[in-house]
Amino acid sequence: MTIAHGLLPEGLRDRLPPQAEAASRLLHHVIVAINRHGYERVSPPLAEFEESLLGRLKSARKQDLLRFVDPVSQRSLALRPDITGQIGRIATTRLNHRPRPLRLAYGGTVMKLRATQLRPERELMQAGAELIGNDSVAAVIEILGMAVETLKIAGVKEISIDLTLPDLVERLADTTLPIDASKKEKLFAVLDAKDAGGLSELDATGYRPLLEAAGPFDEAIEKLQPMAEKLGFADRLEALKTIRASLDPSVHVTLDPTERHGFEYQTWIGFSLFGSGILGEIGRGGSYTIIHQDKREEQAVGFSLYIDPLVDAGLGQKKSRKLFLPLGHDPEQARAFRQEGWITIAALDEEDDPVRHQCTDILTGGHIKPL
Ligand SMILES: N[C@@H](Cc1c[nH]c[nH+]1)C(=O)O
Repeated sequence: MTIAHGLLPEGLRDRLPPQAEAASRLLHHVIVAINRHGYERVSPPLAEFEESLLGRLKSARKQDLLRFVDPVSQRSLALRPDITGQIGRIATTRLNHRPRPLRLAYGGTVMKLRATQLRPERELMQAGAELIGNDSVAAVIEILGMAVETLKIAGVKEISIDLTLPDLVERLADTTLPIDASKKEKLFAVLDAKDAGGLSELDATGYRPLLEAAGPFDEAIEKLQPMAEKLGFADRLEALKTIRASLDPSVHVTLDPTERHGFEYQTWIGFSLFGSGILGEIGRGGSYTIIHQDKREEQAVGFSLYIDPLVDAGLGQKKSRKLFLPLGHDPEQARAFRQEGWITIAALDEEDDPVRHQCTDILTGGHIKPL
């Protein structure tokens, strides 16, 4: 079968002007903003041994990887679906000797095996920060505050955060709200589907207040408080309240205590980030556990921002003035203009004209003249 000229595999696309430029500008702004908080950049490779991509985080899943056999090493390699796991690997190997907390920043493309309904692309650009060696409330406040600050710098207006407690259901199922081991997976599925009826069938109506509480932050906390005190997770609600109070009051916060989708490795706290007028999530993060080679566990917290939805919303674009340089212009003078920030288009022949190149200005007699 021949492949139509220019066709790309499902979920892959070319970024064209002006979006390609906007994407690299946004990535740069995001990394610089993260850097200013003392997070040092690392750049892991696009592909690595399949087992090292899976090995460092709890619950990283093989079925989420785009894998292939490397003809050179004959080993199974995979394209990274997420950079956080690679940061975990770096933290436990090459940077294992560095004092904690370790603050690392990253940015690059990731490859998902499957697209989602909201995001049909499989190749996405991710940029983020990981704080390794600490998952305290103070660490979460630093990470979430940075995520909000960075999104504002990227031009996002009206930021919303959806907080979640990814391991709460599991913790309750193992302790104060016990459920038969054989029913556990079913319970997770029913809660993931927000199926209150399913809870009755499972004889697990004790979990219903968790579903009913989901919504705006203050109301959700109020609804959860009695249950939290009775079932021993009031400490979690206190932590959430402190985190909420640290956030810019203009940020809209909701709480969905059972949401686990997309939080496969996050532990006590997770969050999704949204921006008004932007389709889908623009970032996600939370606390998680990194496993060392000697099986020792280390706590961490971080966030990843997704650059593509920001680009699609028109962010990162900059209107530049474009200067047409006719034949015979002075190259030294042109270089000086570029240093000042001008974009120049040099004529290639007598017929070349500034309109064809959408120039805003022209150089005549050594002077810039607006068109
Ligand atoms: N990398 C995760 C988010 C995250 C970063 N650090 C912890 N969690 C994601 O994109 O879903």
